[in-house]
Amino acid sequence: MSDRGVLLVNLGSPASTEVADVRRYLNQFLMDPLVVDLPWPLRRLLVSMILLRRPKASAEAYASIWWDEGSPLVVISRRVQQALQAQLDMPVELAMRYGQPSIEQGLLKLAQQPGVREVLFMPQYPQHADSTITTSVREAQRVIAKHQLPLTLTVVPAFYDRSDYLEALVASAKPYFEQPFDHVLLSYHGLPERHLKKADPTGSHCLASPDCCERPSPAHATCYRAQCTAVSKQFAQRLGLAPEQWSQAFQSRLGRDKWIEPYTETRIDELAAQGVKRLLVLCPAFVADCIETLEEIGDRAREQFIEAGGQELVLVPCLNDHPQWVATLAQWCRTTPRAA
Ligand SMILES: C=CC1=C(C)c2cc3[nH]c(cc4nc(cc5[nH]c(cc1n2)c(C)c5CCC(=O)O)C(CCC(=O)O)=C4C)c(C)c3C=C
Ligand SMILES: [Fe+2]
Ligand SMILES: [Fe+2]
Repeated sequence: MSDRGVLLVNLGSPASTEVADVRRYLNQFLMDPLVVDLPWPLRRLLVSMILLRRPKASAEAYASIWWDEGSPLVVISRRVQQALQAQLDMPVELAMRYGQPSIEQGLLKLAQQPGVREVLFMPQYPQHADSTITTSVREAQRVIAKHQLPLTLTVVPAFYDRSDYLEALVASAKPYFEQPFDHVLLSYHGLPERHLKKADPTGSHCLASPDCCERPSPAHATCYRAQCTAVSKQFAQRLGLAPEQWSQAFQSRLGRDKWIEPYTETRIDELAAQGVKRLLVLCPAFVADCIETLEEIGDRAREQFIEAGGQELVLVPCLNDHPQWVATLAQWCRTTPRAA
């Protein structure tokens, strides 16, 4: 038995679709300084304004996609955890950055397991963002320090360029490409442009030119948009898609700031106007289906596309608990070297 335990980490969901639970979840999420990156007084003011209306609208959206067992994101993540546990001779726990099960609960559980001294910390995000991976790692470090846990952390970084991840993505999506289609839209979660610039270690590459993500740079080690672009290109190449058969866009914008473009909403109208009738949409910023895929794309974007003249929008499911993805994660658990 190894001294490794595994913590699978995702973003999290409200405890229920009650407005009060959604408000509590949104407050915890949006008050994270790595998500809304404003000084505390301004962040408090902005988030309080968002919390006037958003919880009710979000609660309705959650209610429309909620499963009997709970939030799709949490239920799917639990299935992946259980499937992984069945393949591994080390304890596997699940944690969410916001809501429950928390990172604190997950680390405390692992620390109680006999012999566990190292945690393989696996944020379930293919692309790097401070609002997803960095905040989760910082929370884990805070919890370890607070409880003085005898655990070291080995973090699995963004895996956008790992061939086994890309192969699993292609394998899970392939059945949806057997029917004829006119276009494939790869729709990623959006990010404020400011976040992209802040994460640029060179301080001068990201967004300095329209084609910055096409030009190699050390900035791409932490550039969310470059990493999305890399996934899109690899996916298209592996499926043999011609350049005019696919495009990339960014969804889920919140607030008035400029987020990375093009926006999915705009792209949906453009594609319908260009005569695209059957559109496949894939959401490779998420490994598990969630409100952003099921409701924003599967319901709202579908309605928008059809109103704009399209005929069918097919939402390609995320990796979820696809056997090839679970096998890939299990292999990473066995082979990732311990952090020095
Ligand atoms: C400033 C706001 C937000 C940033 C920055 C942001 C980045 C970001 N988020 C994900 C993944 C997910 N986000 C999800 C939901 C969600 N995201 C925001 C806002 C920001 N996200 C909000 C307000 C919400 C809640 C839903 C809503 O009210 O619209 C989810 C789904 C959660 C679920 O329960 O299903 C995921 C997953 C990434 C990958 C990312 C940075 C690239
Ligand atoms: Fe988000
Ligand atoms: Fe770039």
